[in-house]
Amino acid sequence: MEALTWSTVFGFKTSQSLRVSRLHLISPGCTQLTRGGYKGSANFVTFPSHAARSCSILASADIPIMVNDCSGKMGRAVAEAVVEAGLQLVPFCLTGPGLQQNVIHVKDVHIHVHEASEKEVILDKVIEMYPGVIIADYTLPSAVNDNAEFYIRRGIPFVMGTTGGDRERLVKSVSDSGVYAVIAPQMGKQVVAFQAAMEIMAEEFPGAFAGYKLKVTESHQSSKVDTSGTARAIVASFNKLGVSFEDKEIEMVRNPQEQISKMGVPEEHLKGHAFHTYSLTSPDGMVSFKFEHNVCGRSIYAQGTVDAALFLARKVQEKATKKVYNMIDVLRGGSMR
Ligand SMILES: NC(=O)C1=CN([C@@H]2O[C@H](COP(=O)(O)OP(=O)(O)OC[C@H]3O[C@@H](n4cnc5c(N)ncnc54)[C@H](O)[C@@H]3O)[C@@H](O)[C@H]2O)C=CC1
Ligand SMILES: O=C(O)C1=N[C@H](C(=O)O)C[C@H](O)C1
Repeated sequence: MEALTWSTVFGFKTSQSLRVSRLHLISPGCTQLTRGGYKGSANFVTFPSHAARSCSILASADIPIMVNDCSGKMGRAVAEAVVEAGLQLVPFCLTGPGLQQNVIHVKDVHIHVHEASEKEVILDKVIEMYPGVIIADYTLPSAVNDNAEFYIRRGIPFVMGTTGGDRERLVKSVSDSGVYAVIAPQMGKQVVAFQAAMEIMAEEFPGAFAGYKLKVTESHQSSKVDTSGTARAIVASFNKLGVSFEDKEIEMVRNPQEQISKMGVPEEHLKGHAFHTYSLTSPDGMVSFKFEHNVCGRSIYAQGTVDAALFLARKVQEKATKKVYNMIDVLRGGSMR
């Protein structure tokens, strides 16, 4: 077998595919990461669409974003959002077993795809080539803990969008390590706001729904292997509100016919949707509540992931004491478009 050298691993010389786009850090005195388009690589950029909050953004550092796995559905959406935002997409990614394509194209970036078995050599080279890299992980529940612990060993800040795995172990390993991370099962701004509202309600009015009966139904594309991480997070708030309900009671709908007839999923979104319904009924059956959040496509998660990566970059730059964040922190920090 050919020895792995930098150029054979990646199939090209290091100068190739280095994009010009740069991520911009906040200049002193600018309180928010102002959004509205990151296109361009000028040293100072202002954002007219956010005139009230606009500020000069100093192109003082490069913050490359590596997306694992760009060949997965969510990874691809995030990679596209990274490029659309004018940020630097690292042209390498890690994938699971059974590599389909060595190179995939995301807009004008050619991404070299490598199996996770090569992760050590690939990531070391990425760190060398892209100092300050931030990883966005959208892989599989079975990979969550190993991936997080691997990023931690390499000291790389990361956004963990992948759901499932051992969540307690995940948070503990990051907290113990001192590596910066955003961990969240849900990146869509409005859904995160709903999640925050539920947490606030639970905090303010614990037990308010004591005795109520809860039914939770979630529908996702049939390839989704785990129960909705978002539904689990919302259930945790219902528990604090006094509702007795276990995650295993969440009804998962993965059958396309049922998704159309029972959940009302548009046929064209069978391969990418997340419909959630939470129904509450009072003990005497006289009062009922229903909460729904139905998302078609993946763009809100992809945009939220870019927001999370930028938020993380800022925390790293500020050397923030707090290291582990969720998307409610990102939303509260005013960092979501
Ligand atoms: N936080 C959020 O807002 C959202 C989270 N998700 C989560 O993202 C995850 C991925 O979802 P999809 O993209 O739909 O799945 P997918 O099945 O399309 O993609 C997963 C990819 O991960 C790869 N993979 C498996 N093991 C790996 C490893 N050890 N290293 C690198 N790559 C590996 C697979 O080869 C596959 O290409 C799921 O956990 C899903 O729930 C999805 C949407 C939004
Ligand atoms: O797999 C998905 O698609 C999604 N996964 C996340 C979850 O499990 O909550 C977020 C959203 O539901 C889409």
